[in-house]
Amino acid sequence: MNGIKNNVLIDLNGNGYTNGKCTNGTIYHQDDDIYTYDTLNQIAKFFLDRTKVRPKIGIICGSGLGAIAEMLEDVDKFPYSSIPNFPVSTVEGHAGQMLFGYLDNVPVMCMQGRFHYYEGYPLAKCSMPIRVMKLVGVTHLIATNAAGGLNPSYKVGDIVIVKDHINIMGFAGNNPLQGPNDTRFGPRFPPMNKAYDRKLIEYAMEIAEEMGMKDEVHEGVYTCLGGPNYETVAELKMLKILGVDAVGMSTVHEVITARHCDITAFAFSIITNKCVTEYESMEEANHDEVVDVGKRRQSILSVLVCKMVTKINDAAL
Ligand SMILES: O=P(O)(O)O[C@H]1O[C@H](CO)[C@@H](O)[C@H]1O
Ligand code: HPA
Repeated sequence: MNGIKNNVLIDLNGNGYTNGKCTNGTIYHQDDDIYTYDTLNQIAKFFLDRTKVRPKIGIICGSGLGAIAEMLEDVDKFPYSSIPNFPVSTVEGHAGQMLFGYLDNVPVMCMQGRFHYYEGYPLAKCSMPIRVMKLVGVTHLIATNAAGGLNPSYKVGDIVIVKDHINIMGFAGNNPLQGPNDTRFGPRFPPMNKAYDRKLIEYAMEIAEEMGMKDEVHEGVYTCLGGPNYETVAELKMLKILGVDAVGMSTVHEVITARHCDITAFAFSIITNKCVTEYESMEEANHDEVVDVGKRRQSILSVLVCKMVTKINDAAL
């Protein structure tokens, strides 16, 4: 069970949170949404004190893509509710735990579940785990997500390597870097024209070719909307004109936060549904289908992530 009951936020484990306090009485979360350098450092230290794994690569599992985390070996698991000052996952398909372990002998940390704006968290809070990754020692981010396919050539189940994004929420003045800038993370005005590392995109395309999946893998432009509703026909028509290929409700704020603190970013989407751009269509997007398609494709995506981790480790670290 999860959601909100009697004004209390309930996580996937049935724990309630009110006014920053877990109702089981043992775990306390800070009352405000400001994550100072010190608070983030304390969270990083919490992990480093409890695991021997020293990751250079951070992974985020998208909706229905939790199996990526299940490939880790020699794992230390931290449910989000056990981590001081950490938000909790409230969305189906996001288990809500941080894992430290090894993928093909490469040390990684992996979020099995991410935070979305529509859950009620400000963008800076949604992406604060990226800064924790940075303080733990991560240099490379692999973010995965489920997305609607707007590019008409995409099929359900295809993979889109994100080559760029359009920060639509940013157009409306909502950005994870809003507020006072702490230069220990990065500059006030970070560039974003090379947000997605070109070399990592090339690795992913090479891997897709080796795996005989070239026809199912594309390079595309992703956008994040606030959600939680899926888009209207008119909105999708507009996004198409803007050059968007895949539509979701995540990743952009994570990548902006990663680039701000100089983490190299790579992201891919699994197309879980085709965006409905005709009023006559009988199709309607729904989250069960999103999670189902994610689950059906997660084993192949897990192999892709594993191969990416090996390539990044061999080449860059
Ligand atoms: O981006 P992820 O977390 O994979 O999830 C996607 O799937 C959900 C909608 O079905 C939204 O949360 C959207 O962002
Ligand atoms: N729109 C927005 N987010 C999504 C979609 C979609 O069609 N599919 C999965 N996440």
